[in-house]
Amino acid sequence: MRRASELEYRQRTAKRPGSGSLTFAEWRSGGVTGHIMATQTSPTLNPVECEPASSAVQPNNDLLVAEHVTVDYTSRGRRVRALDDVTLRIAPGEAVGLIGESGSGKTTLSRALLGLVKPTRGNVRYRGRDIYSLKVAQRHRLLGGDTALIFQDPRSSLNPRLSVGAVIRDPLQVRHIGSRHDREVRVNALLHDVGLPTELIDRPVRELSGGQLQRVAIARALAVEPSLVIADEPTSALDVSIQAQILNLLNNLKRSRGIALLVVSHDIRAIRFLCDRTAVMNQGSIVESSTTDSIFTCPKDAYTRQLLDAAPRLNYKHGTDAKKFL
Ligand SMILES: Nc1ncnc2c1ncn2[C@@H]1O[C@H](COP(=O)(O)OP(=O)(O)OP(=O)(O)O)[C@@H](O)[C@H]1O
Repeated sequence: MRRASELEYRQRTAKRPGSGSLTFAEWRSGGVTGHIMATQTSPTLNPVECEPASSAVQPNNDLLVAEHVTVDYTSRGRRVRALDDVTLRIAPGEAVGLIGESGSGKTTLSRALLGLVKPTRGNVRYRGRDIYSLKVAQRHRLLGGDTALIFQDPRSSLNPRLSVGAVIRDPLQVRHIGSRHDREVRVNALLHDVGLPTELIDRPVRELSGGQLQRVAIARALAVEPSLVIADEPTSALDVSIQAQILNLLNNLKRSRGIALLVVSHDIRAIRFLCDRTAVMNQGSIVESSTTDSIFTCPKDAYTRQLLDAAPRLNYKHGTDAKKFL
């Protein structure tokens, strides 16, 4: 296996007729080569190609369902409505993107989905069970071993004094999963899966680069073999070159492990690359939810169009093998 430090990354710009300025990034790891393409021109919207609204994927075997969720915070005696009647479904193995401006309620929704913010109204069901009707310990048992969070900034979410091995091993130890030997085997396998050399196992996490740290955070999230991973801005704290590697890693893990993903991001390129469906949030509400292709090629809501117009003209293609899109 190639070492992470040997990852090859190339970025260049080129002109292609009719495509405006094209930038693409290429990286290689463990014999896998991937590309992400970014065009500087707007995608052309052709109304004839727009799918009818009913073609949006409507999963019927939901892993997680939030129904009519409203969340009010109280701030200095004032009520702040952070979520207003939000309904969202995530099927097993499905990748759902959540986009919206700052303050639109994305973080509140992800926290409500993970049992961390009790809705003022509405309910959240995980594997058919209403999580807020459970006792706290039951809720932790249901969600803790089956869901995981990846944060925006691994430097602030991981204890810098711990070794890489200890960080990844911790969720297994806390849940008494496997013997000591089993845990060591699992940690080594996880390092391999996220493209890190096993020699890093005793290294304190403070000595790692941002990209290596985010890989460690992903390995830690995968340790309990979750069915659902919520990734809150998983690439925004990273250099552009490293963003491409982490996006490809998440995409490969999604495919190989069948994990459902909820990706919360301002970066619509990441959403387009990773997600099967996308929900657009504005002022606490989901204003549009559809297949990612449909959202990006035929946005129906005026706010969605405004959001896409304001974003960098980068057109990351959705798919499993980014090479196909070059
Ligand atoms: N603990 C809190 N107390 C009071 N108001 C809050 C609290 N947390 C969030 N809010 C408010 O709720 C609304 C939604 O915030 P939230 O953090 O969910 O949005 P967001 O879309 O995740 O924003 P960002 O992209 O900046 O992280 C905002 O108006 C915010 O000010």
